[in-house]
Amino acid sequence: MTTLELEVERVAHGGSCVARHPDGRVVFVRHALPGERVRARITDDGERFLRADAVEVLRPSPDRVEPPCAYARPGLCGGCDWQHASLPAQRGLKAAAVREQLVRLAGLDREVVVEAVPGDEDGLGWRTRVRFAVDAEGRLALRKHRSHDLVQVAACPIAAPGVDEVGATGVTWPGAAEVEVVASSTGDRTLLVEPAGTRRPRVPGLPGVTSTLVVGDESPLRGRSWVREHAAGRDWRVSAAGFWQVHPGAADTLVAAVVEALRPRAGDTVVDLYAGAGLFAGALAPLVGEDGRVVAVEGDKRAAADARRNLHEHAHVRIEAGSVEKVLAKPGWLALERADLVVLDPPRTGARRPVVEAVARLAPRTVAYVACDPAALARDLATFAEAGYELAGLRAFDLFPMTSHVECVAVLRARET
Ligand SMILES: C[S@@+](CC[C@H](N)C(=O)[O-])C[C@H]1O[C@@H](n2cnc3c(N)ncnc32)[C@H](O)[C@@H]1O
Repeated sequence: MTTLELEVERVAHGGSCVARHPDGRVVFVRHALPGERVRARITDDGERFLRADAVEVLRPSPDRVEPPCAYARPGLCGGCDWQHASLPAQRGLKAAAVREQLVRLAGLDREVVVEAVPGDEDGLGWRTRVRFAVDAEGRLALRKHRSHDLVQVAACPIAAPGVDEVGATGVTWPGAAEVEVVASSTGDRTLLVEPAGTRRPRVPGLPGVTSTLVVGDESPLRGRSWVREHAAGRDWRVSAAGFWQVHPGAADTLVAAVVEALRPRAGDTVVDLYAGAGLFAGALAPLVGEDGRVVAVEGDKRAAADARRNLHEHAHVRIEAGSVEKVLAKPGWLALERADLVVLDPPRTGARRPVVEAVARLAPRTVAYVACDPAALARDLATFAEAGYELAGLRAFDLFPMTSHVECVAVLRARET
């Protein structure tokens, strides 16, 4: 085991801090904080850079705290990056990481503040969906950092109480490769079981579980194939395997930020790209009224069907099932070929140039870009700038406390010519 003493510098994108190897190469150090001196164990010795775990802290940062989870340590669970930092310090680290990406990839230097989700006091107990791997003995486990190796955890402190209540870690799962436990905001408790091979896994009956699905099966083993979530003052039907914001306060927080960013007016045409079960489209539809219209585009067939059901009472909402790239390239998809407002909430990879350019061609007065990867966001903001759209505001939210992840809502406005 090679260890060396390192002076830890700034935070890097992805939950590590940057230090310098005596030979000049960059070392990405986990379990450290900026300003610390640590003894670090090298975990990956590459040509251009190294990775390391801080195994002893020689000069601690004032932001350092005892991790609330016993498994958030070098060599154990890889799920959390910042348990050893106070919550305000975690938010400062995320803000610095977002700012760095904006400078590096979009040439935009601006102060970034990462806001807590209202009501989130300690950053624990928020994860409403937890995906466990299954070890050789059939027990549930979580993965180590950047590894397929597994670590047994009795309980995960960032998991929502409803996940623990199911008791899935207390039983074995023969024939399963993964088990996802979903604890919805309305009390649904759902298990999604991924088979390890061609044989059907043996699924234990657990008290309180409202539905169980084996991935790949046509119909659920028990209960229904969707969960009910509550947000923006109403209920939503969401396919159990479909996308829903993981933090229980996230959907309301993002809806409020998107509405504030877009300031919809009666009669507006709104486009919601990567719409999922229709959360933003549903919140915006009443605000533009029946003289307006909302077109939502979603690539996953089940999610698009959920959106149709969720929004069927709004005659002025249309759901387009298909990839955003293809729908936007289809002539006449949006009868007027222009929109007043666009919200887009792509997956981690971001929207990329063809989608950004197609959005700009719709000539919206405002765009709200919801992003879970600040690097992809910054790259796309640079493309928006080329297409005539300036960053008019940016809010960042701590939707994933204890991890390095952060959600941003960027507001773009057409540059005055
Ligand atoms: C981050 S989620 C956002 C969902 C929704 N806005 C919400 O907050 O509930 C991204 C969504 O984009 C969909 N998606 C991913 N890639 C897509 C693509 N290329 N075209 C259309 N939809 C896509 C996914 O199925 C997922 O529902």
